[in-house]
Amino acid sequence: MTDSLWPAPVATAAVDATVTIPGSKSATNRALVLAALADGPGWVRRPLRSRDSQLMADGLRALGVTVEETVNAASGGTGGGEAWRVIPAERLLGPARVDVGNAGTVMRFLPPLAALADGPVHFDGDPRSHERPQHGVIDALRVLGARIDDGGRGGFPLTVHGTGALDGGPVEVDASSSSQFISALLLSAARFQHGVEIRNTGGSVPSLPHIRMTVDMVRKAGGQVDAPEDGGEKDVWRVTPGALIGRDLVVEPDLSNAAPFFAAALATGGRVTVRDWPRHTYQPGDQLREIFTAMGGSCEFTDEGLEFTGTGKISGIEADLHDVGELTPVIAAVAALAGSESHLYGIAHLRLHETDRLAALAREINALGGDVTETEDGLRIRPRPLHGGVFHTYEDHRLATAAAVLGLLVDGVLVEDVATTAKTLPDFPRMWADLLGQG
Ligand SMILES: O=C(O)C1=C[C@@H](OP(=O)(O)O)[C@@H](O)[C@H](O)C1
Ligand SMILES: C=C(OP(=O)(O)O)C(=O)O
Repeated sequence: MTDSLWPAPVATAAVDATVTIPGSKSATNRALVLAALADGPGWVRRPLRSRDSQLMADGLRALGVTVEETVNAASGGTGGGEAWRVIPAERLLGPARVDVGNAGTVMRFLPPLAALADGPVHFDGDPRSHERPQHGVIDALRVLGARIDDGGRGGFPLTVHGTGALDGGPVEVDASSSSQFISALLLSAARFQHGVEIRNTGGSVPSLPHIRMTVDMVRKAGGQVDAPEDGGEKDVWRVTPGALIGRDLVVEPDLSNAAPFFAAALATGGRVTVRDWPRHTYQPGDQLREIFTAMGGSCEFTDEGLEFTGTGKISGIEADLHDVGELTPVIAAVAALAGSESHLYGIAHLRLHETDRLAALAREINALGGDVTETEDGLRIRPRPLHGGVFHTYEDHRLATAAAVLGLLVDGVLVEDVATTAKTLPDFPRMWADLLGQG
């Protein structure tokens, strides 16, 4: 964290811009894991290059995987442009040390690979990684045959004592605090001797679109997966053991990171097009089309991408964000600028994200004169005239982008540590200045 304060630029006119959003964090980090487990080399094209994806690439390298960063990969297949070439290790190997930072995908997706490695793999990360739930991965891997030393903490730091193979089989997981527990096991399970049968024994699993993205990507890599949405048993996922293939994959833009840009169209009565918006996707950010339309905008697909138009009048919203929790900070900022009250619910698990997002959003919006109350599983947001002040970001990229949205209409918003956006969107301050014509 730094003490620096970034004056969020005020919009002096309605925005009118076309933006290119870098690749999806979730897709990039899944693609890297699947490529590392494949039986031959693969390409990850237009990858996100950010702290979270760098941590994933470095973690895989520590286990012996080659991840080559190229800027002109036209020789390897379609796509061209930026790409990562991934060459799986003959055998994943310890001893190794992996820094998980504060990346949920690295924290949850890499320990199963470490269980397949030959030798001990030590994991640690940012102080927040010690607080985020990890039990769903540790307990499950133990049941599936792994030896893990976590000093009784139930989390990081921990060492996975890989033996080169994992039995796999049936396992019960309480995934009510994070969908990433399920995704983590699904991604590696084709390489477990008996595959896996995961049964969620907790309450409703959040972020289901992210699990669907995992299922889709494992299948495209040649894995056989049974999932509840295909008529399977509710809360049960199965993966058959087998080989995965190295693919040539183009990563979609990160639709959740499109949220602040569309929010700018809504708030200023302007127009923003996000290039290359996929017509079909498993990203939760696709639900912005519906959510921001309900808040007063309108959108349409164009030849370039998805165009969002606002009127400058924002309606409050009553929304269950259980499936799309990572959109909450920006939606909360838009709601604070609306003409009527909002209630966001179904998002108790956000208390376990980069920071306690419900507490942080309430505290920081209220510090600018807002009227936000936390409920057991969400936020009630009553719009009030806001004033400038410091907006603390708690090393949470989405708190920083939410603050930038408020700053469009509120003079004097000073965003603490805007560099924290590097977790998934390193170029955010420049992109934001360009959007506002203040670059
Ligand atoms: O698998 C993924 O890529 C993600 C799953 C979600 O996690 P939770 O289920 O913990 O909310 C989401 O919030 C996170 O940003 C990314
Ligand atoms: C919850 C998030 O990240 P993570 O992958 O660290 O869980 C997020 O990006 O909003």
